[in-house]
Amino acid sequence: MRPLIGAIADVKPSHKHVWHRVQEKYLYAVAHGADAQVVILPGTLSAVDASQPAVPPDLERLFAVLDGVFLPGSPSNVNPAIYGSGLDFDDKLLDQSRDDLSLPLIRAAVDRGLPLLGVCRGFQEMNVALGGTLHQHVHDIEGYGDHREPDGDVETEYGPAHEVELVEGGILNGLLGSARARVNSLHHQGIDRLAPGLAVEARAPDGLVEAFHVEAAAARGHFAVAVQWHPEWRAWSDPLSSALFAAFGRAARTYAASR
Ligand SMILES: N[C@@H](CCC(=O)NCCCC(=O)O)C(=O)O
Repeated sequence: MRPLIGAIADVKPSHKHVWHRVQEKYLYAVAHGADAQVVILPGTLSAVDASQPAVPPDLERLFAVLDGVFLPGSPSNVNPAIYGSGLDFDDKLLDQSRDDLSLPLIRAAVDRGLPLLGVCRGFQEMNVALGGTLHQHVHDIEGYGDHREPDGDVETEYGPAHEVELVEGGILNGLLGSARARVNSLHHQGIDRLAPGLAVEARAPDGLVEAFHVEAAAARGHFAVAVQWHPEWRAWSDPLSSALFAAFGRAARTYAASR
């Protein structure tokens, strides 16, 4: 039976309503690349009337059924107050509902050995959840390049942008069997202080950390990996992307069998 993997949703107002949604390219990459049944996980749910109580996610109920958690990218940013910084971007880019779910879920998933894969915002969430911090505008930091997506159509935006150097002996290096990979780049923010207990898996040419794994998870043979780029984009056509989702699926299958 295919493992059940939850993909954390974004909150997005649209067409006069509030939606909790995940882009199909993420759902497809998990369903096809990890060979899993994917479900969308909404964060805190608010009523259309503020007089009604919000309903937070029930993590225990989620852990009773999930075999893995996928943390997709998003134009939204982790609330900088969580890592002790002031807000240095439009507050419309906050997503408190997603932060309410993702950050405690990440910590509890690591404690339980539940497989985790983070992408872009999900990569940043894992770093913050485990005690790290972010640069809010990497391109404004001396010594770092511009990691934002290029202007153009979606094929251009998600096309190869730079190389990453894979740490020798790392999980990604092992999956690809090579020291370098070309990846896309669609982010304003990036890792400032890497959280304790995270091991660098890849760096951009300017030195920015672009992937890590959770050391405690790896030590127990568990899977908790995150990348700043977008492996979900045409994952089937890229050796590292397809290997990464396949590894995530194997970990989720192993977790399911251990229940
Ligand atoms: N908002 C953060 C994270 C960037 C990110 O996840 N970009 C992807 C947005 C589109 C998509 O989901 O493919 C930042 O700007 O660093």
